[in-house]
Amino acid sequence: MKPARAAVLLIIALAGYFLFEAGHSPLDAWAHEAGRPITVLVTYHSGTGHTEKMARGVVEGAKSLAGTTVVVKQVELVTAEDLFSADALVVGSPVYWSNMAGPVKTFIDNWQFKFGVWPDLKLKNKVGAAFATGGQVSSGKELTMLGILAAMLGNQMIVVSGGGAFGASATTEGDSPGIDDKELAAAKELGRRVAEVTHLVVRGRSEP
Ligand SMILES: Cc1cc2nc3c(=O)[nH]c(=O)nc-3n(C[C@H](O)[C@H](O)[C@H](O)COP(=O)(O)O)c2cc1C
Repeated sequence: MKPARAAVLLIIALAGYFLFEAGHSPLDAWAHEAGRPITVLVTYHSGTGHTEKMARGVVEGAKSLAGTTVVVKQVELVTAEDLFSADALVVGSPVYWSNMAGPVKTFIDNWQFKFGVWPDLKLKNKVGAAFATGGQVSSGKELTMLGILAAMLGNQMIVVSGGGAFGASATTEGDSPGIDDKELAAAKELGRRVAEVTHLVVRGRSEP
């Protein structure tokens, strides 16, 4: 190759590298270089769309970290392949009578009935997190998230929070406009944190 041509190619390569770096945080670059990409499964029940909107925020937050693939599905549609190939699982529920909604509890019970996670602890060391929406203030969102997290802890998953002390949540009825910008930002924060911790776990596992 002629020296002039080599110099032009080098300049293009360096410009591309610096442009990439300018648009990403150090953590993005680290995640990008960290080896294999991670997969985050975001799954939820939503009767009237609020929890689904929060799920979209979680997806956006998780995807904001390089090297992250996201699968998003309603709880009824999750397959064994979705569950077991994911490095992280984020579960969202509306509050029904101060606790998680029936379809979400059925999904969690199906970890055993459909997917047979016990006694081999097939979800062990996957990262887990929760989000919830409820109509009223102080009417079950934290209990809903803690119920989901408790099931994850029982399966020796690595439980993380983000967007709030126990996960991301939103109040949707009364004077509320549904999911407001702050609540959506909390959902994004949760998704981003799940992706960050999952990259750390996957990288730690693959290093000698
Ligand atoms: C059967 C039922 C029970 C509910 N119970 C509660 C409750 O105990 N506390 C609360 O804050 N909201 C309660 N809600 C309101 C929902 O949690 C709220 O509207 C939620 O944002 C709905 O989410 P979705 O649009 O994803 O279905 C209840 C709704 C239904 C349908």
